[in-house]
Amino acid sequence: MEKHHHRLPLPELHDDKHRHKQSNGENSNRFRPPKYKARGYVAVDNNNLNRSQSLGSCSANSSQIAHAISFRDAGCPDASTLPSSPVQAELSTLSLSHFESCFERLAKLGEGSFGEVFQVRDRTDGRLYAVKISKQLFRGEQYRAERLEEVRRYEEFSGHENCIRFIRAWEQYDRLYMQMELCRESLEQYLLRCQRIPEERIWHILLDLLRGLKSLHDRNLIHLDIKLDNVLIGEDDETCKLADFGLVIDVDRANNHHATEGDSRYMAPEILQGHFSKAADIFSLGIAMLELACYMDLPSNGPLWHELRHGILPEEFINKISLELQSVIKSMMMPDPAQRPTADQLLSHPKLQHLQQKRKSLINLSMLSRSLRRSRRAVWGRMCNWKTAAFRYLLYFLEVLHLSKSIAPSQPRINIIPTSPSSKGVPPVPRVEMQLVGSTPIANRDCYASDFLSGDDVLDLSNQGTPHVMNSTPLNTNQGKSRMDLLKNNVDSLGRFVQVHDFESPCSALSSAKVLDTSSFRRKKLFVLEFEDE
Ligand SMILES: Nc1ncnc2c1ncn2[C@@H]1O[C@H](COP(=O)(O)OP(=O)(O)OP(=O)(O)O)[C@@H](O)[C@H]1O
Ligand SMILES: [Mg+2]
Repeated sequence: MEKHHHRLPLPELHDDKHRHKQSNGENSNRFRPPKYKARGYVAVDNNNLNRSQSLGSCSANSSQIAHAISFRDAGCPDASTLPSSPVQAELSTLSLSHFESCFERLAKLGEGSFGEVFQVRDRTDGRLYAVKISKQLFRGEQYRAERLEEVRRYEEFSGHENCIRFIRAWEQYDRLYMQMELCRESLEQYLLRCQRIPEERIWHILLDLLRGLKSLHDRNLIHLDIKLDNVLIGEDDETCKLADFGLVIDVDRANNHHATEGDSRYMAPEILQGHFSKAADIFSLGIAMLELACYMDLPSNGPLWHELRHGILPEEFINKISLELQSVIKSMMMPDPAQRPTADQLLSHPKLQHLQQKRKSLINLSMLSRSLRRSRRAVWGRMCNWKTAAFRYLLYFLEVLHLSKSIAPSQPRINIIPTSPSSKGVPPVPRVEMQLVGSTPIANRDCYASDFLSGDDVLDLSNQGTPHVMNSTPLNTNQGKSRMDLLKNNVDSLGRFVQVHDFESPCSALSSAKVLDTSSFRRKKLFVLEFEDE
């Protein structure tokens, strides 16, 4: 891909009107501004890293062995040592580069002037990352030092919510490799995809970028390359993050030869005079917001380029946005850098203040709901424990109850009939209950216990087992004789053994046993034999 790093802004011959962005002709009219420190770039075929290019090159540090690059304290060994897993160790024996043995290259995400960025999968943890590989070989110690500065900046701002998260960097074969969090897309890609972005979203993006920029400006650093391409949208599809810290420079060193300008389309006018300041970043962010809110194709040079830097914003574009947003963008694009608001001043704009409040309350709310959810889960867990314990105890109790019941002896049901005064000294006569089983009523007559003993067996008692009868004489005089004869032998008419108590005993006074409740019965009927006094 041809790059135009040495071109100065030139008048455009055919571009005398501001245009909407072209989604097809990506980068077609992009020119890099003049670079004070620019050198020739070597396009790299990253699919086939040519290791021989690095041999005999500039630096003692550049070698075939991968070296971790880190500016963090020695107390943070994570970044200064390269991870090694058995898989990597095995692959490295195949003389693969550290990059190839650690990662599986999945896709190319983008390309800038300094590097190509790939979507990769870590062979160890299987996670996705982005790795930026420098295009140009380290052909001098100073150039290498400049490139490594980007690592220092990434490490410095990695913890900020609105700056890209950096993981580690290493060098091998005179190239710099930087592993970072994988983002969804750049703001440039997002704009080309959506074209019309709701104004509320624009305010949110502005807020994100001002917060990211403030973290740099508070450290007296300037980004110098703020543009839609260098803003990435996080995996949450919401948060905008500043990326590409390749040109970041200390304000105090900004006016000497160390500074390098960024993309001319976003460049503040004073940069042409070699004045670098935080205000230049504010201008770049202002013009990027104009591009984003109005879907406008920014000129890289020519009269329109100058118009935009003289406070002349095209009406047909700017009219599409609210006056409030218009005035913020205009203030950020003031020709005089001294008149531009600082990141702090912009963050105190009522609209942005309101958004920040809203975000804070949303964060509080989500934190509250998260802690509520957590405590609810804990309570529920404890309740489940209680429930289980209670249920277990109930089961034990029931089991114990059941056991104690089955152990207790079953008592025969014998009701003792209270003895009459005349039967004093006579042993108590038990009350006998007999159960008759039969479905045939003994029609129209009373039923006596003798019926069971007479041998007639009206109710077919022969099948009900041996009746247990006490002194039932005389029950029926008509049948008494044969009954008595039988009973004397203790055998009934069917030849069954019958227990017979002695009628002539002192109990003979109770001889008029009568079946109570002699009404006709069906099915089961309980007979209670009661013995009366004479
Ligand atoms: N972490 C990332 N996740 C997803 N895409 C990325 C990531 N980093 C970079 N990219 C993509 O790669 C492109 C080039 O990356 P980057 O801007 O860092 O390279 P560069 O060579 O420094 O660019 P420039 O020309 O702006 O200096 C970005 O515009 C973006 O589209
Ligand atoms: Mg870039």
